[in-house]
Formats: sequence, C-alpha cells, structure tokens
Amino acid sequence: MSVTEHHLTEPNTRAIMKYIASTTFNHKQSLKTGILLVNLGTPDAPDAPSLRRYLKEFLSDPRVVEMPRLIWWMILNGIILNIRPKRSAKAYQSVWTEQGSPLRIHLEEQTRQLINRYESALGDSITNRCIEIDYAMRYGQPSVDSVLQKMMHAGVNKIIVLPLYPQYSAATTGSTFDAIAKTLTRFRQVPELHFISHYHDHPAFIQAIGNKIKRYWQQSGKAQKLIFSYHGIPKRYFDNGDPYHCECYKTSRLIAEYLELNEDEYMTTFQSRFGREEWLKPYTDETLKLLPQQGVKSVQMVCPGFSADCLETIEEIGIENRGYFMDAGGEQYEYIEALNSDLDHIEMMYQLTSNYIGDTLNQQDVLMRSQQALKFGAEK
Ligand SMILES: C=CC1=C(C)c2cc3[nH]c(cc4nc(cc5[nH]c(cc1n2)c(C)c5CCC(=O)O)C(CCC(=O)O)=C4C)c(C)c3C=C
Ligand SMILES: [Fe+2]
Ligand SMILES: [Fe+2]
Repeated sequence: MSVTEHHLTEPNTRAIMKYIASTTFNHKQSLKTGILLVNLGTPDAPDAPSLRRYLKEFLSDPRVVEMPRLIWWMILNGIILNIRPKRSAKAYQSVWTEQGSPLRIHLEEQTRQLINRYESALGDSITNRCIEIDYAMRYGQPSVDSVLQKMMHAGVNKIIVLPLYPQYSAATTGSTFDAIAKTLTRFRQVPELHFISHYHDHPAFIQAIGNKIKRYWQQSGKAQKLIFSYHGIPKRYFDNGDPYHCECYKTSRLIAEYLELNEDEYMTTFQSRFGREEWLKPYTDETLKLLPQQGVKSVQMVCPGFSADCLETIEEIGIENRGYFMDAGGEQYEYIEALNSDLDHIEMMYQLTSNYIGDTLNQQDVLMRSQQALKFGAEK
C-alpha cells in the first residue's frame, strides 16, 4: 500500500484528523456555489430565559462590546444578565407574531425570494445549477457554524456571504466575518470566499429605499421632515476608525439626492443606545423630543440600516419614539417600513451576489466540457 492510499483509508493520527475533509476529493466533482445571507439573530422566544441565552452570546462578542474582557465579564454576568432579559422580553412580546420573531420571518422569506429570483434567471432549479442558498444568524439559531458546515459537507467549494448590513461596522459585519472564518479554519479545503462587506452606496440599494419612500409619498403625502434613523454604535468605535458613521451619512445623502430633497427636508439620527458611554449623535429620541418646539410637527421615519423590520424598528421607532414626539407636541408621526422582501430588495441581493456567480456558471460549462472529453478518452 502506498503512503497516499494509507492516508486516505486510515487517518490514524491526531495531526491528520485535525482538519475536517468536507467531502472525499473527487476529480470529477463539479463546482458548487453557496450563497449565505446572514443577519444579527434574535431570541428563540420572547421570554426571560431565551433572552438571557441570546444576550449572553451577543454581548459576549468582543466585536460588540470592546472592553477589557475581565471587567466586562463581571458587568455582564453580575448586572446586565440579571436585569435586561426580563425587560427585553417584554419589548419582544410586543413585536412577536404567531410565526415568531419578525427578524427571523423576514430573513426566511428573503431567502425564499432570492431562490425564486435565481431560478427565474436560470430557468432551472438552483440545485441543478449547483447553487445552494441559505440563511444564518450571527447569534442564536440557525448558527453560521451549522449552516456553513452543512454547505461544506454538501460539497460547496465557493461561498458568497452577504451580511445584511448595508453599512459596515466592526460590531456587525466584522463579527459576521469572524464567525465565518472561525468555522473555515477547521476545514482542510478552504473554499473560494467572497465576503460582501457593505453596500451602503450601491445604486440598487439606494433606488430600492428611494422608491419605497416615493411610493409612500404617493399614498400618504410628504411630512415636514424625513428622518433617517440608524442603529448607533459607541462614539469611541468611530473615533478608533470604524467607517459606520460615514457610511450612514453617505446613505442618507444618496437617498436624499435620489429624492431631490433639500438639506432642511431631511436629517440623520442614531437610535438604540446601550450602556452609559457616549454613542453616535444626534440621538433619535432626543431629536424627536426637540423637533416640535422648533416648529417641526410632522415627521416620517425611515431606517436604512435595517434590512428587515425587527424589535429596533417596530417597537423602538414604531412605538417608543412615536410617544416621545407626540408627547412633545408633534402632530403626525409615520414609520416607513424596512425593505424586507420587497422585489427591489431581492433584486439588489441578486445583483450583489450574482456578480460573483457569473464565473462559476462559466466554469461549470468548461468543467462539463472537460468531463465530456474525459468520457471520450481525450484526457487522462
Ligand atoms: C443594524 C446594525 C446594528 C448595529 C451597528 C448594532 C450594534 C449594537 N447593538 C448592541 C446591543 C443590542 N442590539 C440589540 C438588538 C438589535 N441590534 C440590531 C442591529 C445592530 N446592532 C438589530 C437588528 C437588533 C434587533 C434584533 C431582533 O431580534 O429584532 C439588542 C437586543 C435587544 C435589547 O435587549 O435591547 C441589544 C442588547 C450593541 C451593544 C451594539 C454595539 C455596537
Ligand atoms: Fe443592536
Ligand atoms: Fe463621518
């Protein structure tokens, strides 16, 4: 028995077992592409134990909370995980539906719609074309690790990851990359990898939101101000070089240009503060409390940092901030929904990902031709 054959049949040392072989290598194996949509994640149920599990995983991520680990471990386990799960569970109960958490429902539907979009473009099932499309959650289930492993074991050798965060932040997109890399470091054969790190200024994204706002105006008319509200991050992360703040402002500017708005017709604010340190300003809640006394009595809210409606848009923007504005003397407050599974949004996902698929389809043709040649004995 030769050395190579021995390795293949009897991987008998720890060194050989260290890396997972996704599939047994096969010369005739066709190229298989995986498209993975990733969003933040959500608790399994709107109750305190589920929230505790979810928040523990989320807030233990060093990309999310950049603080000396030991100090943060004590604050998280000693204070936050004893108080926040109960409070957050209440908030989640107000948005929960019979099918579950809105964020999960939207991500599932977005995935289904993207599969449909590919199938209509290919005129064939994606399975026949060696494409797999799936979704994963950065925190909670289905985990990035489980879905990526499933793809690898199905023989996927090229992966396109689309984290559904238009604006890059280390806390979200960066952390998604960590999870992908962590799984792949365990594999023997690392796939070709395309990681889409942002799309905050992509024309298909700007048009999708711009058109959504235009459609809203056609039905309900314009308010005095359009407010672009983004999830915040600590100002310290921005000071340390996170491009998130600039990408949010650029998204707002591009949408405003698309809508031909003057500078005094729109503004950018940041919501969802967490903890005591300063976050990106202006804060959404404080702005809404001040606007009525400055003469702004009607606002329309839009959240271009959220690819799907979730707790932070439905409850925080739809309910909580409405209260601040109306209590301060506001008269009309409207929330324009996230892109969710809108056709334009799915089209954008198709454009972003198929950009990297094209050559696979061509390579598949080349591979089919060479397999044909093998059959006829032209190549060995
Ligand atoms: C869209 C981008 C997001 C950034 C940037 C972000 C940063 C960030 N978030 C927290 C803490 C919490 N966020 C929570 C919910 C939540 N956050 C995002 C997105 C971003 N977060 C989404 C889409 C959601 C909603 C998920 C859902 O299930 O609907 C929560 C949980 C809710 C709560 O208890 O308030 C926390 C906590 C930090 C610290 C952070 C830092 C940069
Ligand atoms: Fe968040
Ligand atoms: Fe900036």
